[in-house]
Amino acid sequence: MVKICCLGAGYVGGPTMAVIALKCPKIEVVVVDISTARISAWNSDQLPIYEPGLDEVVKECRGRNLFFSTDLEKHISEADIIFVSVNTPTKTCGLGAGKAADLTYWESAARMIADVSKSDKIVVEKSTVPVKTAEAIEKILTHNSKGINYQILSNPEFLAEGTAIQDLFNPDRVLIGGRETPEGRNAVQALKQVYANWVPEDRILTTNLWSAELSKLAANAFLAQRISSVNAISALCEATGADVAEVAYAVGKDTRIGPKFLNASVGFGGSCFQKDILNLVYICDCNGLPEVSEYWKQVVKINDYQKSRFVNRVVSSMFNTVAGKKIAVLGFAFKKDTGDTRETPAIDVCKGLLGDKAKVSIYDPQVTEDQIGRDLAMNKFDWDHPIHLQPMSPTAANKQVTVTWDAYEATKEAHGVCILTEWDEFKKLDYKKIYDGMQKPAFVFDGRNVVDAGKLREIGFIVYSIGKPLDQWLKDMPAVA
Ligand SMILES: NC(=O)c1ccc[n+]([C@@H]2O[C@H](COP(=O)([O-])OP(=O)(O)OC[C@H]3O[C@@H](n4cnc5c(N)ncnc54)[C@H](O)[C@@H]3O)[C@@H](O)[C@H]2O)c1
Ligand SMILES: O=c1ccn([C@@H]2O[C@H](COP(=O)(O)OP(=O)(O)O[C@H]3O[C@H](CO)[C@@H](O)[C@H](O)[C@H]3O)[C@@H](O)[C@H]2O)c(=O)[nH]1
Repeated sequence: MVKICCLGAGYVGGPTMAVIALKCPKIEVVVVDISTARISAWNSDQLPIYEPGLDEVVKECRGRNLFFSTDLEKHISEADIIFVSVNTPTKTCGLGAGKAADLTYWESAARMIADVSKSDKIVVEKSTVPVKTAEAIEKILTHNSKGINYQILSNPEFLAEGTAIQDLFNPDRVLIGGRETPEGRNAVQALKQVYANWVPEDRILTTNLWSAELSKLAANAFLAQRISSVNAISALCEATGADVAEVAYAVGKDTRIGPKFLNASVGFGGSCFQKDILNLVYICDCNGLPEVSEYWKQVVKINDYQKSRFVNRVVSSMFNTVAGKKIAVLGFAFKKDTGDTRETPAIDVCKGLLGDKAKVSIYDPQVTEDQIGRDLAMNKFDWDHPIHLQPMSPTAANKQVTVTWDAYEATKEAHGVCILTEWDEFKKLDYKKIYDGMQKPAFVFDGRNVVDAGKLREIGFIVYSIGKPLDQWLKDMPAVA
């Protein structure tokens, strides 16, 4: 029986391996992690991550051919194929700080593989890594090889959170990069056979190692670039009276452009886009390509601009001050259907409002008070380290912030409501009830264009929707930083 071991039981390692186990009953899959708490959670009824459909898949396979363990040495040494799906955060100090990928966890995983392996291994890069990482990993493994043959493959993951299981069941493509040698080609075939259990052959692409590594960074850069493009246009829409939804629809109807990923928003978040673009920027710099680097940097700059533009709009429309005013924040996760808050725009928006001395009351159906407290206290990029290695943040006790489990409680006596995640339930709230409980004038700032602004205006709200024609009130109160 083929045995797979995956290092890293996170948002990628957990769901990816669960689906491999489900689709390949003849393969034994063991997911290992240095975090005991994470592994205990994977072995419990309360999985460490929320992802629609994940519970069912794990329940079906766990104990059959899917296992979660902290015994890294045993399972690495027994495995034929080792996936590495550990954190690759942005460096916070030293060379390349603020841009380059920190490969500490990757390197320690590779050293562990070199130390404990007794037989030939295929080592698969699942983490998103800088192009040419496979070469570095090869060096670590072969310098300690004890006669063992290692084949490194790049098999980047393209799943999106909130739809991870769907994406894994039915991927647009699976990408496998390997060395162009007979051994390299055999390794590519071995991994291809695993995916061929459920992915049609024409969707399994094989390339050289560097193309596979770079394709992952390029795909995320292209996706994020679309969002920054539509967000840049949203600012112009507000200035001119155009409606960004109409513009995006008209633009997306061009089959060369396509309709997806053109929703204007308060900004993109998530653990990947910013990190991977900064990583790309650094690689361009290192390769003497400042113009290319500058081009991609602009995608992140527009995203930061969009978040601060939103905060400025909130403050300016409330007579240029929110000091002492209660502002309700609906949604803290970086997108709907996930409890993940990594790089969520809500962090920057809340920090902006708190900077102007607002009292912020937050409701998100999936995010805990503890998590929000940590997010608002943490330094940039610290979130992307294994949880037990994150620097201890000051306690969440920020008197200006309250977290509730009820949207009506969060909005009670508030001056304004900011919608920062597109949870479906926000469309169905009783806005008349919310309006009646709020201070007047009552404002709604819709950072995701989820509410029916016309209906809310009929109730009496002053409404701001990203990229939509402005209420007279907002026109009279321009947001100037
Ligand atoms: N989250 C996503 O949607 C997504 C999608 C595609 C690719 N990626 C990439 O996949 C990688 C992992 O992302 P994630 O979201 O799963 O991160 P995560 O933080 O959820 O999980 C990483 C796990 O690796 C563990 N770990 C760290 N060092 C280890 C080691 N030496 N041995 C064993 N375990 C170790 C950590 O404890 C943690 O549980 C990153 O490179 C990320 O960029 C993420
Ligand atoms: O039209 C859009 C689409 C998305 N977003 C925002 O963009 C962010 C990222 O969304 P999404 O890409 O759906 O989620 P991720 O889980 O971050 O997935 C991205 O990052 C992963 C990690 O690398 C990749 O594997 C996926 O292919 C890629 O979509 C979120 O804040 C969304 O709200 C918008 O603002 N407008």
